[in-house]
Amino acid sequence: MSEDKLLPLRQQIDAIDAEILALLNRRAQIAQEVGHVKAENNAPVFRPEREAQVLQKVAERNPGPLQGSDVQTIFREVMSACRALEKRVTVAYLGPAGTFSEQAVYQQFGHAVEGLACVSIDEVFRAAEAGTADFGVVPIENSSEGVINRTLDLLLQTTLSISGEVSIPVHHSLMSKAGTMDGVARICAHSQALAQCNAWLNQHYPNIERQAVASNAEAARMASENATVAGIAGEIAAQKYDLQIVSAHIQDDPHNRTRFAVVGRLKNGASGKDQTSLVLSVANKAGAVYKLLAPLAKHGVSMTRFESRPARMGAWEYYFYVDVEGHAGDDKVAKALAELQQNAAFYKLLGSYPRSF
Ligand SMILES: O=C(O)C(=O)C[C@]1(C(=O)O)C=C[C@@H](O)C=C1
Repeated sequence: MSEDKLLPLRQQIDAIDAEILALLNRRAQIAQEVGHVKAENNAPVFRPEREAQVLQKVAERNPGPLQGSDVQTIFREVMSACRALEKRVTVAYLGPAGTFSEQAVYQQFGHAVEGLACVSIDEVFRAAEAGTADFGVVPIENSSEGVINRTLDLLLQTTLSISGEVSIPVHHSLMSKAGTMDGVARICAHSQALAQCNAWLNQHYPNIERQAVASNAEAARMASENATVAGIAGEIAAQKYDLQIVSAHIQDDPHNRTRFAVVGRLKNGASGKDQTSLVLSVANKAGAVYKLLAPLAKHGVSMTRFESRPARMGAWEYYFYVDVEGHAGDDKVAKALAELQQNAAFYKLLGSYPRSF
């Protein structure tokens, strides 16, 4: 390979980088001005509906050869850095650092945020309610293992609203200090991860004891301190705790994903591509659920999710967690929800937020 051929191309890249840098800083200056206007009006800095629109637009306008999703990743970080000039938002998540929850924080907010690792889902809600954090990110559902009951229960009680959702692929790896299973007597992971890798573990290591621990990152930390322990976690945890991968992608479902909700005190405006989450309940009578949901069909509002959860201690049998397409302020959604509320014994609007893409 001749360096002579590379030199002029690299000079072109240097010149383009200088232009990109100047443009990025011009953008950042305008964001700072936006920040001043917001500060004067006491308006929220993080505006998920606006960020969703920006990301949507860059993907639509993208002429290539860069991939739309890669361009979105770049612009998410650009907005994150611009936003941090206005205010660095603090986001609570289920820690410790290195978990998929932390990854979900970065996917929603970019990296120019202050992460606040919490020991439980309850604490994430508390931090956002008390204002210690501006937002919280909590796991809501896994594609293999189903809903996270504690999150659903806390959504019922909280004063916070959902202002975003993030879905991330969850790929588990088996890791140890030496990168082999020689001398390993125990495999540790969060109970969800053990369940998601159950068939693989039965096939490959049926005789090694399994232990559920508080988080996958905790399992990785234990493995880093004890050569007889192997952990199951994401690859980020292997880097963080200086472990070697024994086997990658060991989850039974190759399409395994976890959906997270972003919760906060913010009530989002409409982005044009939104989803609204509700919790409902009806008296336990024949046809009651059918009647409850009839206003959605009547006003042409699509239901995208319907989840039921026993009410426990309540006066009703079940709570229904329902997602519908559109923003609660959209005309037809507003009409459907008003009628639906009249049919419901319990009604709580959890929030409207941009649909994840
Ligand atoms: O448009 C705004 O409200 C901004 O503050 C600018 C900006 C951006 O960088 O584009 C930054 C933060 C907001 O969450 C949304 C967008």
